[in-house]
Amino acid sequence: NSDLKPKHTNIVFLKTHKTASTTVQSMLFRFAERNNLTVAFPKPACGHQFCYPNVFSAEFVHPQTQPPNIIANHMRFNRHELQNLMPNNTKYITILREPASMFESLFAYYINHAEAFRRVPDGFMETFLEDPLQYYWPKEDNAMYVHNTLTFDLGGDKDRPAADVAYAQEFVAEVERVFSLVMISEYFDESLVLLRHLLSWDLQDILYVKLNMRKESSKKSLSPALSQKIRAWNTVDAHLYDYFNASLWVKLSELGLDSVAKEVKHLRQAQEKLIKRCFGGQMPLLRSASEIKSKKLRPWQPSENVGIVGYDLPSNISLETKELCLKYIMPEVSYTPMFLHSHLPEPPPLKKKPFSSRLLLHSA
Ligand SMILES: Nc1ncnc2c1ncn2[C@@H]1O[C@H](COP(=O)(O)OS(=O)(=O)O)[C@@H](OP(=O)(O)O)[C@H]1O
Repeated sequence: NSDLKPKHTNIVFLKTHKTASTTVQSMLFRFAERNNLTVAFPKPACGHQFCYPNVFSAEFVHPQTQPPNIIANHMRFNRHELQNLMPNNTKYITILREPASMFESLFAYYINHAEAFRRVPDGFMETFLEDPLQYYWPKEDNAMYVHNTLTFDLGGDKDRPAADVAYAQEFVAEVERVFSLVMISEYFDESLVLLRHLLSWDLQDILYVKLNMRKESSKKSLSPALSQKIRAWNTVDAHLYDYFNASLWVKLSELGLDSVAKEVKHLRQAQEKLIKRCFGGQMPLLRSASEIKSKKLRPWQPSENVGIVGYDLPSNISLETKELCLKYIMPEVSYTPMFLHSHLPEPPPLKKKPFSSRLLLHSA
């Protein structure tokens, strides 16, 4: 905590899709647990996202998780509702990813869930990109995973025509007014340095283990021409990314690139130490879900064709180390319900009924 200011604890993290947001979310959950903070979780009817793709409403928040300090599950952003829900000094943070690699990840992940992708006869992203409008219907289920997903998550209009540059510029300006930090997943560690300074956090607070990765064989390399087609299809996202990538580097320069590089180096050293401690002295092997022994460490698999990899812990580490490390590698689908449960009151202990009343119940 370099400048000795108190750590900032009230945070909205807009968890965008396929941007390394699960890794950030895990970091926020661990910070909240260590500091006894309340995290707003979705009510059960919403699943682990806040009734996404509906626009966020405070009604989607589990009543036992209010008033919150932190909110970090997927949602479609709604500034007014969040401002009413969260404390006045809340900092707003989000993360963006380069649109071409993000779209490649979305296509692989949602190939069986988004109708637009399912309609592609040969299942190739290249075919989809030859004529996206042949397959895409803006109003159908899961259309938000197909077109300008970042813009949609941020509450914007995913279907604005590419020629409407004024809209993209206004939208960028609105995002900049609300968010104190827009992280960039290609510069994840540099973004964390900015986050640490913004929130007056320690190096320990920004430690992480990468989550929710696909196995190498599920990834496709993109030619420059294909990347260009993806950007042309997702123009508002491309506009957002270009603007906030540039603004990230302005912020990093203000901090001093040499001191940022030093902090990144320290972060990576601390991370290596953590990983060695958790995985018995060795760097961890990435495992497919079926190879992971512990059920709660298996990441969610969207389909057979795309492998999301995770980690297992060795059996020969101490209980204390195991408890620490579990929190770093637990996938969202396990961490969310476990943490939510810790916010809920203990159910009253079951009273043993006297023998006679049990008999009466039985005969009724
Ligand atoms: N630290 C860090 N830096 C850079 N990239 C990272 C990091 N952590 C995760 N990832 C990559 O982010 C992708 C998963 O994103 P999300 O966790 O946001 O996905 S989800 O929408 O919550 O399912 C997923 O991308 P793909 O592997 O291309 O699918 C992860 O590999």
